Amino acid sequence: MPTMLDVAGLSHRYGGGDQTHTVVDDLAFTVEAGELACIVGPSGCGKSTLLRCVAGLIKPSAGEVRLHGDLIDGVPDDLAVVFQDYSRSLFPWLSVRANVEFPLRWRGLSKAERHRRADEALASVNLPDIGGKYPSQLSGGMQQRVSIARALASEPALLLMDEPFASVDAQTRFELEDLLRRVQRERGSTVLLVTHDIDESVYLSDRVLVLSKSPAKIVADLRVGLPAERDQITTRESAEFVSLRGEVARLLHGGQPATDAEKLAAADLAEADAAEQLADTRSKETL
Ligand SMILES: Nc1ncnc2c1ncn2[C@@H]1O[C@H](COP(=O)(O)OP(=O)(O)OP(=O)(O)O)[C@@H](O)[C@H]1O
Repeated sequence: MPTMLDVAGLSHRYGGGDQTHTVVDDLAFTVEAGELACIVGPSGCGKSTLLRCVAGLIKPSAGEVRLHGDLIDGVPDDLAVVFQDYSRSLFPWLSVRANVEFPLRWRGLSKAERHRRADEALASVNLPDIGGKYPSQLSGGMQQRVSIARALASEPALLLMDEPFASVDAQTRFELEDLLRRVQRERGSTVLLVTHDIDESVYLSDRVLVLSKSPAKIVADLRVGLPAERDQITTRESAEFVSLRGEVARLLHGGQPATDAEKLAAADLAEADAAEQLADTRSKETL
């Protein structure tokens, strides 16, 4: 797969003089085309700052970001961002369809093409019939789906997501995670998603980049070998998921990456635990 995103030597400092505060420190990583990568890190470590540098919303103090080889200097046309706070990302005075079409206005597309793309994006997030409604008439989860549809409608080369499911209830969060995985696979999208939720990072992604406490550095780049078809119950119970989740948690608490022998031992333990739980559930069912 070709490289879609290339981040090299990226550092960012806020303030100046005595007040200088280094938030992101010499980060380097790539994301391949069609990959869904999650960045997970402790609260306040600099995740949003990193994402804003990648989006071209702020200029990094050092280093560079390239999108399909082009240096990012300002927000590129073929990049979309979904933020946590859906209530502030949608325009309340515009209908849902007009919100989704909004970024397409500067693309030189005909009105018919804008309509077609908006309807297709709304259908792909399971909201085919609400184009005429207004954001205030929708639940929080539906509003966030509209934000995702708006990002998809522009067919971005890279979709950035900053804690996109942090403001919805747990059940909606699971639904949105599954929706994101389905849409990402159907469209072959490249996604970089920031979260502080360890389970979410493992469940969603092909790769998890683990950041240290501030100033953020990459402490591990883990490949997630879970099957492409995932579901919220069996995947989260699987030995591999439990082992990866443990590995990310350990790294976030300052541990070193596990050796292969430690990973195997952890997977065996997790598998034994899962088998025990299953046997326990079955014995309760037969009582
Ligand atoms: N515009 C700014 N000016 C000065 N300091 C800032 C600015 N934005 C963020 N910071 C500081 O940079 C640090 C990292 O903030 P950032 O929002 O990037 O972290 P985060 O990992 O996304 O946090 P959280 O997990 O709480 O969302 C924090 O100490 C924050 O106070």
